[in-house]
Amino acid sequence: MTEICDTPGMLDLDTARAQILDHANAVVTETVALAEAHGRVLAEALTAQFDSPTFDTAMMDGYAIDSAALNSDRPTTLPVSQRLAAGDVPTALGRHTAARIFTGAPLPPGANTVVMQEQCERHDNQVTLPADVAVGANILRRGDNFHSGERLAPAAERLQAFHLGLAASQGVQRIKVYKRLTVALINSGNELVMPGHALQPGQVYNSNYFTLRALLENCGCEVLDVNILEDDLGQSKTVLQHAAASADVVVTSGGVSVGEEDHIRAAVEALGSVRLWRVRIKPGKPFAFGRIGDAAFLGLPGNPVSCFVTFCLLARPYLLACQGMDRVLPRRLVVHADFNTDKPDKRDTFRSAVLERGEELRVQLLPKQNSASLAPLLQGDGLVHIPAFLKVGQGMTLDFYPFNELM
Ligand SMILES: Nc1nc2c(c(=O)[nH]1)N[C@H]1C(S)=C(S)[C@@H](COP(=O)(O)OP(=O)(O)OC[C@H]3O[C@@H](n4cnc5c(N)ncnc54)[C@H](O)[C@@H]3O)O[C@H]1N2
Ligand code: MOO
Repeated sequence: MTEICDTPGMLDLDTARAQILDHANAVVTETVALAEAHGRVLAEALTAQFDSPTFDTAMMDGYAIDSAALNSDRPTTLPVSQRLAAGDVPTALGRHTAARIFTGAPLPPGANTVVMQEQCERHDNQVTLPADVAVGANILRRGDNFHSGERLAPAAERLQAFHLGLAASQGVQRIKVYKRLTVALINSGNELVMPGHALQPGQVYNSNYFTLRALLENCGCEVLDVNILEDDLGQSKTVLQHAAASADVVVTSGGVSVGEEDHIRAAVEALGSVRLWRVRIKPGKPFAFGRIGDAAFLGLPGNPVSCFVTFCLLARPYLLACQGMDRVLPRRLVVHADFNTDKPDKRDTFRSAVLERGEELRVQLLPKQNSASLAPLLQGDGLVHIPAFLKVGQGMTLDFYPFNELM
């Protein structure tokens, strides 16, 4: 008897992902307030409008001086001729005087050095400065950070806290970003109930809803709930059609395998097309990708770990690419196995593992892993990739994807 993973035409992960990404395009942009832009993807490069800093700036609290006024072999006492706090406008430094200055204040013309107050002695209106002062110390010169016209961030980058701060430091108030994707999230299965209801025999809680909602939000999507779908072809068609009309992408979990109660694929075929079904990975084999009307369709397996893994490896890169990002694949670490496997698998396998940082990076597999239990994910640092047909031995080199690269 032929197992599904022996089926000719079942794609490997890289091929499946490349095919899916071929269908991803982000075109719609909008301009939003900077304060609303966290997590959005830049639609055009961020370019400096002016030099940073815009003026020579004191980097320490102390005294601004012209180093030529100091004795080279013994301390020098100078009168204090002005006081400059951040926000003040300086006047030219009087010859053979010092200016009291605070961090962030503009340097007075004529000064070339700031001496930290810890190295100075103040008596009334005079200050005694040491002999060994490094000329130019404790000053950030105009343009030292970057110059007007320099590129600060390329387009297609996701805006993080530091992008926002940098943009604001250049006076940016509104910023051009790609539109967020709206995603209709549907969980399929007669056995599913939402937390808050008592479980009847045979029922399970709809955990995928919460996992997927969080994962979708993490990659910047706006989630429209459609909720639980019964295992029924007619209802599946109605709900999927409605979902596709109201969202850019329809994400489902469950009902994509081969059983008679798995109606999602048949419903998508009836309403649009399934472009890809089944990927040679474990867990997550029955993943499906297609279209319903103008909406993309991502069909994830129902088993909670299969659902998580296929989201991270297949759905997420597509959703990020559709929102304008160009680096959408998770970065990997090359690690050494601190475990053995009993026998090779026909599928590329992804398992939760603990990263051990010693002289070399090693990973240890967590016990009791299957497609249904999320518990080992909680204890792991990421997913280790065990290539198909490989029996792993101690010390073998493998790829490891930290969770922060996957979600
Ligand atoms: N004869 C075969 N049977 C199965 C195959 C196969 O190739 N031949 N593939 C297996 C694999 S691999 C997977 S993965 C599962 C996936 O099947 P479905 O995507 O159709 O998922 P369901 O059958 O609906 O559910 C599977 C499992 O997951 C639980 N589940 C579903 N949705 C949720 C949810 N929202 N929250 C929590 N748990 C959920 C469900 O109760 C089932 O236990 O198919 C294998 N079968
Ligand atoms: O691919 Mo299924 O996800 O092995 O259990």
